[in-house]
Amino acid sequence: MLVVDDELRSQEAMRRTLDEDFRVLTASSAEQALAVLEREPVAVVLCDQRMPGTTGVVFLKQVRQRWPETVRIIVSGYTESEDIVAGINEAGIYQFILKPWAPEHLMEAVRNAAEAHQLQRQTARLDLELRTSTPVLRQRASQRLQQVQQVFGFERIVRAPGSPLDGVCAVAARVARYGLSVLVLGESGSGKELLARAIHYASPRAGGPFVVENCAAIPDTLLESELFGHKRGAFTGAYDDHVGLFQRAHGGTVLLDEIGETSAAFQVKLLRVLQEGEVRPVGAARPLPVDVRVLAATHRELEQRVHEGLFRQDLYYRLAPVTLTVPPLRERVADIGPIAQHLLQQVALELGRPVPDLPDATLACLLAYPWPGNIRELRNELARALALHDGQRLLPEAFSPRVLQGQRAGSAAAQLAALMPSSGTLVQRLEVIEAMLLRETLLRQRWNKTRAAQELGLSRVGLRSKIQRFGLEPSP
Ligand SMILES: Nc1ncnc2c1ncn2[C@@H]1O[C@H](COP(=O)(O)OP(=O)(O)OP(=O)(O)O)[C@@H](O)[C@H]1O
Repeated sequence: MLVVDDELRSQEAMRRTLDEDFRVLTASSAEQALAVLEREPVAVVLCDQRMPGTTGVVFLKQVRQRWPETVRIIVSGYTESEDIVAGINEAGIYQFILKPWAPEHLMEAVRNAAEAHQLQRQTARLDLELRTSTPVLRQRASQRLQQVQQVFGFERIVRAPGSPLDGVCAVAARVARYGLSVLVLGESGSGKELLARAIHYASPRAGGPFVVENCAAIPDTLLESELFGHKRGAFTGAYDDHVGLFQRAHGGTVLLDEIGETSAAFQVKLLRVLQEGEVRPVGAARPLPVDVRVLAATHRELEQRVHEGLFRQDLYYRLAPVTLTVPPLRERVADIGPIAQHLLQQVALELGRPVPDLPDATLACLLAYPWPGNIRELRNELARALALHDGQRLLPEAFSPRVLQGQRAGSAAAQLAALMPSSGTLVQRLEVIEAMLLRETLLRQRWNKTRAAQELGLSRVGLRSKIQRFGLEPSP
């Protein structure tokens, strides 16, 4: 990774964050950065938009011309849409990250960019080999394709034997070979993109590109230009013709992530593209035919949004001939062990550390936590634990308080189920359950009555009277 920023504090903050997983080089000016690029191979360059004497876009344009495979990211405190459009058009930037950034977001964006870089190189090599005419080379290319298919295939979706994901993967593998659209539902971080990628690589389109667009990340007009392209002069800042993602994915698959967040106006345009199999770049006189398979993903209940009038029903039916739901991690507790082992190996490799043991006590702690951020959260926790603690055994203390406290809450919830009253009238039994729920919430909120009342939808006075009625008090 190469971080380019003339503001040293900001440069250092990025370096420190990325240092956890990557080898990071730094530069304070465009000249210094070009000198680094001359001598070192760089997968991803992150640069500030405002730099003395130049701009991030101008610098990244040079990078694009000379090192087209290097993935380009702008990190900026300014959000002028012209800068963003210029960044996309002229410098082909992969992502805009806004300052101030959250470390986990920065890390994730860079991880994705690194993966995109690797894929780009593989695809470029494959393309070249497939275009060459000797049978030996073509055979080698097809073997390489098989390897890529294995790397990104359903085997990569780690799970325990008998996991609910088996069924999901089986259906996905069946529908992969047809050109059907597939809608993937599931909470954030649960593995929707991983599943979509596996569908692409198990499909006859595997030799073509797989591109992902996060529809929630950019404003509507830019989304249209990003997906369908635009003609020079179509709007302020459109200095050049821009080839949209749909065209770039010709022969392959587009994953529209966070489709539930798109506006009504954009939904109309997308529907037209899907119905007609052609895209009209913004400002273009004529549409262009495209051959892509569209997969969509969302953490929303999309059908519910259709009922609420927030998502077009006709588009929903187009996108969802097949719907697959990736269950949250807490509903497939048996997967936590194998996934944690797998991620631990990955993270250890990235950090250049030996893979530590995961003792039973630590595993029990991971099993008891509900993982609201799913596998992404699990990965971050493991990375953090590994980075902050040495030693051959990863002990429970290595995890953040959130996980450890959540774990107590988790076991309290399990106790709750075990203690369910089995006799008495309905009112009496409900009272016992109510008392247990109150106690569990208060414990988890460390007897902070304001927060507990808020969580339970009670007033503070209401909560206090219930505490009195049930004789609840903190244990010594
Ligand atoms: N079963 C799994 N085995 C191994 N790694 C997994 C698994 N599921 C998810 N991951 C990893 O967890 C991270 C999050 O997964 P992914 O990006 O596919 O989730 P998502 O549901 O698409 O998230 P979002 O809705 O936020 O886009 C990725 O690094 C992915 O490789």
